[in-house]
Amino acid sequence: MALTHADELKRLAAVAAVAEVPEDIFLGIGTGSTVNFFIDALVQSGKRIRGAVSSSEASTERLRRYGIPVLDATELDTVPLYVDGADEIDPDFAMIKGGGGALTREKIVAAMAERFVCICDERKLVERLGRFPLPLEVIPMAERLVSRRLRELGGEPRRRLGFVTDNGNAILDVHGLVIDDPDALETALNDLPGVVTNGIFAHRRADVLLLGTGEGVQRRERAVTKR
Ligand SMILES: O=C[C@H](O)[C@H](O)[C@H](O)COP(=O)(O)O
Repeated sequence: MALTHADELKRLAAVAAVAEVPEDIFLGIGTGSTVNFFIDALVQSGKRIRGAVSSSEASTERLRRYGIPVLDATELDTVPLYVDGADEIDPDFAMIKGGGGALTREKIVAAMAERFVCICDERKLVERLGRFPLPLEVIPMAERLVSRRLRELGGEPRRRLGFVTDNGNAILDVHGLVIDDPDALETALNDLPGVVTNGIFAHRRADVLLLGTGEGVQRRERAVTKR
């Protein structure tokens, strides 16, 4: 199947990320189409890793198909590196993630990682987060309560129909939230009873951004260390 322009830029960023991976490590692996390109590129490169900690059943399946050992996150304290995509990333490397519904496990593996490399196509880089509807993983019995609280915060939550997360929960995609302070909103949303995870990644930001553009891959490092 022919790749779209956006796919081609995702693939460029994914291929560039292989150079960031030291040999013989346990590697944290994200989820999504950009990460799929990365897994394929890693295998094609012949670079050897000891194993992966995966953020979704989908990535686990792809890794195992290639014969890469997948460890449970409970088997390790940390991983040296986590590679994942994003739905949006701002100039300070705060992100919205969870378009594929894998946000909870992604946040866990990202938090275990000493270094987070984000791979994206250039459309994902935004001045301010929030055009992409913010995903929240919610325990089903809390859906109504959480929805009400989200409306009070100015958002318009929509249940992702026909979708159940790998953890057996629902996803609310929240439209219209103003995200002036990603750190504060991440904390506030975590505080709502029944919210398992929200898709703002501000407490644990990316450290390196590999951005696929029409002119090639831009590599950027986050200037200031935040949390
Ligand atoms: O839940 C999914 C993840 O957060 C993905 O990293 C994100 O949605 C980006 O996906 P893609 O690489 O397919 O654009």
